[in-house]
Amino acid sequence: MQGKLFDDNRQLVLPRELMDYTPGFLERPEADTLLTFLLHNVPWQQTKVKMYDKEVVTPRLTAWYGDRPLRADDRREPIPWLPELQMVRQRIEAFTGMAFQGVLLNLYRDGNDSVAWHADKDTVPGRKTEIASLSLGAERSFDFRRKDDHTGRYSIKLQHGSLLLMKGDLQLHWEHRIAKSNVIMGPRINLTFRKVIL
Ligand SMILES: O=C(O)CCC(=O)C(=O)O
Ligand SMILES: [Fe+2]
Repeated sequence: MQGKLFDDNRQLVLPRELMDYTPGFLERPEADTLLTFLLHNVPWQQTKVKMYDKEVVTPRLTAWYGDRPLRADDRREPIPWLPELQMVRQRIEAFTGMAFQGVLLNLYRDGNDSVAWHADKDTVPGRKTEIASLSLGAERSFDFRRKDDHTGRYSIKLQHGSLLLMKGDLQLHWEHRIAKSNVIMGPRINLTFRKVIL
């Protein structure tokens, strides 16, 4: 990464070539309505992933809506788009000028749900993956660090109704996570709009 991550007041400055954060992308009433709707109308599933030799269940619930499978190695059938998700997709496409073919939904039921350090893989090698990530519900910390240097770790809070656009070399050189939290909190839904290239 070029440039500094902190300004003179030690405030974190997001590297704009990697991340764009827009608080209040959805206004509060809209975000509230969408959160309630998705909590009750999405067929949430807890999937299994292979870790070393063991199968473990993911510590959150997910659902994949889209035109095609998420990745060649993901056997999950896409769920046909809901009008409510199409509407958000159009808003995000108009705002970012980018096209997305699917959305992976994550439900963090409480502070005990999480996603471990990872970079998002749904890309063709050499291409820059763009992911638009809309957050609803409980505010969680989004941590990120360089793949080759784990000494520096940075964190931003993802607010209800906010949009985080991940772009550039972020998935290539950085990884991110949502850590577990001891704070008592309600559910959070995160919508990651993705490009699906086959
Ligand atoms: O919940 C989030 O904000 C991040 C989710 C994520 O990293 C992913 O779905 O790949
Ligand atoms: Fe991710």
